[in-house]
Amino acid sequence: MNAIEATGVQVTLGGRPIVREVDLTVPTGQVLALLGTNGSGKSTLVRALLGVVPTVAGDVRLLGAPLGRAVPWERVGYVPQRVGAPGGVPATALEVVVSGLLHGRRLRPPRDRRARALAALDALGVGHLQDRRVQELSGGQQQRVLIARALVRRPALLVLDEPTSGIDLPTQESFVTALSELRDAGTTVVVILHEIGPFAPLVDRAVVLRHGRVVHDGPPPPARGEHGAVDHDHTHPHTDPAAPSDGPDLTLEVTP
Ligand SMILES: Nc1ncnc2c1ncn2[C@@H]1O[C@H](COP(=O)(O)OP(=O)(O)OP(=O)(O)O)[C@@H](O)[C@H]1O
Repeated sequence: MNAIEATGVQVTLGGRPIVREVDLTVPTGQVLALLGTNGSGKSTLVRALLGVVPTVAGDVRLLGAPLGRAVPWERVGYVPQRVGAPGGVPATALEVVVSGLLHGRRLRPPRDRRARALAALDALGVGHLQDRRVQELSGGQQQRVLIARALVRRPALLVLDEPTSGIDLPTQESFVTALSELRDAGTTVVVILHEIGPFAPLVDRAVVLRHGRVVHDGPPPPARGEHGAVDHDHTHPHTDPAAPSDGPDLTLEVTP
C-alpha cells in the first residue's frame, strides 16, 4: 500500500498558483525528503496533502483513504514549521507530549502515557525539561517538544516541516536515530529539509520543488560539499534550443 497517493495537486493562494500539477506517490516505509529553495511551495504542498489548505484540483489519498474523515488521522503525525509556543494554557513539556496521544476516538490517554511521553522527550534530548513550561523554553527546545509530541503517537505516516531548523547538530543526530527506529518499525516519513545534512543515511528519495513543480524525483543529493550546501538548488538552468518558451529549461544535475 502507498502511504500517500497524490495526483494533479494544485493550490492557489492569494490568487497565485503555489503548487502546480504535483503527482506524488510515497510507498509505505519510504523516507522522502522534500527540498527546494525558500518559497518553492514545500510547506504548501504538505499542507495540501494533509488537508490543511484546500486544493483547487487534484486527488489525495492518505493511508489508503481519500482525504477527509475516512483518513485514520490518529496514525498521522505532523510537525508544522516552527511556530511559537502553544499559547494560552501554561502546559509543561510532558503535558504537551502526552496531548499527542489524544485523538477523537480516544478521549483518555493510555495508562503508560507518562512513560511513553518521557521516552519521546528523551529521544529528543529534552527529558530533563519534562516539568518546565513550554513557554519558558528556547525556540529549539520547543521545537523538540513538538517533535516528541508527533513521535509519541508512533504514527504510520509522519510529516515534518523543517524539523531541525535551529536545533544543534548533536540533537539533530539523536533525532535522526529516533526517526531511524520509527522507519525500522514501518513508519513512512516525509520531511521538508533545507539541507540533507545528518538525514543523508535515512533518506531514500528526494523530491525537489521549484515554483510549485517537481523538478527532481530520485536519489537524494549528497550531504556535503558544494552540491549539498544550504543554498544550493540542486538544479541548474541550462540553455536548450528546444526549450519551451514559457520558462527556463531545467536540466538536473544530481551527483550520486
Ligand atoms: N496563506 C498564503 N497566502 C498567500 N500566499 C502564500 C500563503 N502561504 C504561502 N504563500 C506563498 O506561497 C509560496 C510558497 O510558500 P511555502 O511556504 O509553501 O514555501 P516553502 O517552499 O515551504 O518555503 P520555505 O522554505 O521558506 O519554508 C510563497 O511565495 C509564499 O509567499
